[in-house]
Amino acid sequence: MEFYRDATWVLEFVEQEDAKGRISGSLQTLVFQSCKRYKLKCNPKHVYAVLDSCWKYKPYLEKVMKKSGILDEIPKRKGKPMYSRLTLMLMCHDLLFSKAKRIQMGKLPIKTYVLKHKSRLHSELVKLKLKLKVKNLSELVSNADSENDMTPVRWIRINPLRCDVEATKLEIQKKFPTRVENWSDIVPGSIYYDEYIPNLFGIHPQDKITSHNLYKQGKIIIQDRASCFPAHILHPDENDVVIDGCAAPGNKTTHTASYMIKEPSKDPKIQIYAFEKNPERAKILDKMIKVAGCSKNIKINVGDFTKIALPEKYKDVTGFIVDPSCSGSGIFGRKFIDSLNRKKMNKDEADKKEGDEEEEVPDEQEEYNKREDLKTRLSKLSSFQFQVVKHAMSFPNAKKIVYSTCSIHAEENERVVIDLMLDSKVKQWGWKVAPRSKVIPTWPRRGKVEEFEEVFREDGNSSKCEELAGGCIRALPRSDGGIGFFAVCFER
Ligand SMILES: C[S@@+](CC[C@H](N)C(=O)[O-])C[C@H]1O[C@@H](n2cnc3c(N)ncnc32)[C@H](O)[C@@H]1O
Repeated sequence: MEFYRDATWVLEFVEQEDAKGRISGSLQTLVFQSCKRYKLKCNPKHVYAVLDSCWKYKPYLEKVMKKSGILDEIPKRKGKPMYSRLTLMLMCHDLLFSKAKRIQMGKLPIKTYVLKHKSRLHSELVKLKLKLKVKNLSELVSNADSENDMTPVRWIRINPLRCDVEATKLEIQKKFPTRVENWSDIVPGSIYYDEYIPNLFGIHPQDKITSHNLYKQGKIIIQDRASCFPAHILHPDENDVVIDGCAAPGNKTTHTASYMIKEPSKDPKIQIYAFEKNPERAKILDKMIKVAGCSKNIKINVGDFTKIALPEKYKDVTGFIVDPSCSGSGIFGRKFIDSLNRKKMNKDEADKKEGDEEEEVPDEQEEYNKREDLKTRLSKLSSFQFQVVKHAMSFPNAKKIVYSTCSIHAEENERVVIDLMLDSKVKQWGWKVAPRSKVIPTWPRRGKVEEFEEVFREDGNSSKCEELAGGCIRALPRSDGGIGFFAVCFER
């Protein structure tokens, strides 16, 4: 029962976030967050596995449960239903959709209650499948939502701050002896040596690397390939001092450190100032830099970077990583949640349309509202992103700033670059977009020229638009081997 009780709390939390109309973060993050918040004893991975499946089947489970009458006959105590709707849903899920097709608990009244409805539930499921013309409901949920929503490659980088790179390469080679020439050829057990980022490797997502000693000892770090671009583009050395303006959980911070710190134990001077507004996330950042072996060279500041990082206090800072909060539209998991949000219908409406095969298609007004909501959200995000980069640009001795997002929306990417390039202060400070030749030139997918053309075409200078777009990097989710990403470098 403990498992169902814990999973019910988490499901309740996920529903609440969903009801707010926007779920920030992936389902996995949400589940792990709430397991922590409620101090649950059950294994979060187990809770996630069940919830991931239950959430996918939720629209169908709700229909089957409603038709079976299981929600109408719940016994009451002092006028209140004795069993929670969500606990019943989790149990119905296990009974109808889990591999074992059984409720994993001892003989308790709630189990007896669900089993009393077993044949009704089954027959309603059969009717629903007939109505939807599928043999199995997995045909409706698998490909479009979940499989497309997983990274095609797990990227791992060697952390030179914790190991001898060549020795670690040999160990990796031992574990993954079959090398493939292209990341798209990766199968379980094989490995791809990345051509853009040094000491970065792609393995199959099914290959469990987190139980390997190399991972446990911080010798290798899991980090998406595109997310490694900013530190590589900035490419600071031991003479630089860097600010990471929005640092937690710290992947880019520790990657940046790996370019700057030669011998961490012998040279404990502060080389990176990491800012993080969220105190909880700052704790994770602290843990990450310790695991990565660079905590002595990084000073964490908890607070708003645009307010507490005063340019006159950081006269020695030469470079910036600016990776602010964004819509996260390029991240897996979130896409899945977004697709559910799109499909989500308000219950009354669903009830009204009961029996209608097209009921999951939102009407035009709803679509319009969603588009307007997204526009407002993107506009807020992009003005915040603009402010953060502009603040970084005000530091007197900064020479290079790498701005990045894991968004696929031009509003948060090229258009932030355009707004900065048009800003009088930014012009006065002398900032320009660095050319393609300095920004991983061999990476084929660059910024969107049409975004720059909308603003700069009137200057009669189409090559300027090509140059600006060429200075930007884009990565598409999945088809470029990982998350959707954007990066640009400003220099002076
Ligand atoms: C996209 S995440 C950064 C990810 C990180 N760069 C990495 O690679 O691991 C953005 C972070 O910026 C933090 N943040 C948002 N606004 C901030 C601000 N004004 N000052 C400092 N940190 C901020 C958020 O709390 C969040 O942790």
